[in-house]
Amino acid sequence: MHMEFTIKPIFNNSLEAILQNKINTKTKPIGALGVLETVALQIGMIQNTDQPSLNQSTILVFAGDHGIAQKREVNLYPQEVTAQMVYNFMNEGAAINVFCKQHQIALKIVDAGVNHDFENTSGIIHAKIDYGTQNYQEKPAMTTEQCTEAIQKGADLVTETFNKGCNTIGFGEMGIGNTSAASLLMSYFTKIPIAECVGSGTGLDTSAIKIKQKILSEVFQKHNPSSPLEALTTFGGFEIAMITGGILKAAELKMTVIIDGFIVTSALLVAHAMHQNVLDYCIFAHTSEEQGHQKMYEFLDKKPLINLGMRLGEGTGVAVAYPIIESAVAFLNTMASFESAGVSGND
Ligand SMILES: Cc1cc2ncn([C@H]3O[C@H](COP(=O)(O)O)[C@@H](O)[C@H]3O)c2cc1C
Ligand SMILES: O=C(O)c1cccnc1
Repeated sequence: MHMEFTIKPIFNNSLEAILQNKINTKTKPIGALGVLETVALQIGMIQNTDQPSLNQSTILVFAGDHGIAQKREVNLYPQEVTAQMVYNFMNEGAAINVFCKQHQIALKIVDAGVNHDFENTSGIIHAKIDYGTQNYQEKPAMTTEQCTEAIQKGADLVTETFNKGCNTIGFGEMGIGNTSAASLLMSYFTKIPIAECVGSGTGLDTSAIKIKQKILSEVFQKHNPSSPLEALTTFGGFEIAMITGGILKAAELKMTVIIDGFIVTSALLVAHAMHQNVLDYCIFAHTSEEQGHQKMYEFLDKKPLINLGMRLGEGTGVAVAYPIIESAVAFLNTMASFESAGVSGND
């Protein structure tokens, strides 16, 4: 059974007018803060206030392994790197640790389904569904029960974070082979041919990309999922399913959701197919270099904040773009108005 989320569209004409007026009367030409103005308005609308704040901003990084990655035909790095990177996260050595520390973002690491036992390891959230997914070259990646359990666990972890006072959340992932899962989901939801959804991931060269395209085209043809949940069950990873549930719950709780790169956006495509209103709660951090991410944005009709040519995942796009979102909230709350500063307007 697929769990239910109630996600309300954001619609409040009178608050929108108040926020727009507050933005327009700041000491600057109308519209001069560009996208910062859009972000400030959106966060005000999400939080239903003209004085929004970013509280206990958190990035949840979900790690999971992918059955197909064991064969190392679609991924450059071996599957063991997923578990090794989880230890690196816990030792605060990864890129996401550095950027979260820099911007004072809380970071939590979740074992969604890594092919390694972390049972006696502290500092990690244990939510393992299984030791990696099945290889979708042979059968669906998960059972329906595993997929709904993963969605539920992702949702529960967001609820826990919310209950501790967090109102702004980003998602990250670690899972060798997960650009393949993301490409399959992308093709399913956008209807863009699978070959156009496949890219280099961690750095495959042109001939290796051709092999990845061929393999994933065969996988795509083998299965015929008939619902968003079935597509996630068939192609997904446990980390992607948890992120899907996490995004849906965060929107239900009226949190601001910051979307990362290619893989997190593939989880959003699933969430969006289930509940279109989820987009009202999302801010898009960056454009990944992974070929296909740009086309995901075209499909969703959304524009990300930055493009630094990054292609890492882990939630690093969220962490790096975060100060821009802080600037948006800061100008809305603390910048002087024409009236308060005694500056002449254009009337
Ligand atoms: C050392 C290392 C650190 C990473 N951190 C994120 N990823 C990223 O690369 C993986 C997806 O690419 P593919 O589908 O080509 O395997 C994911 O784990 C993603 O988070 C990493 C990859 C590596 C090798
Ligand atoms: O954009 C991403 O999330 C991404 C791209 C390449 C490899 N890993 C992650």
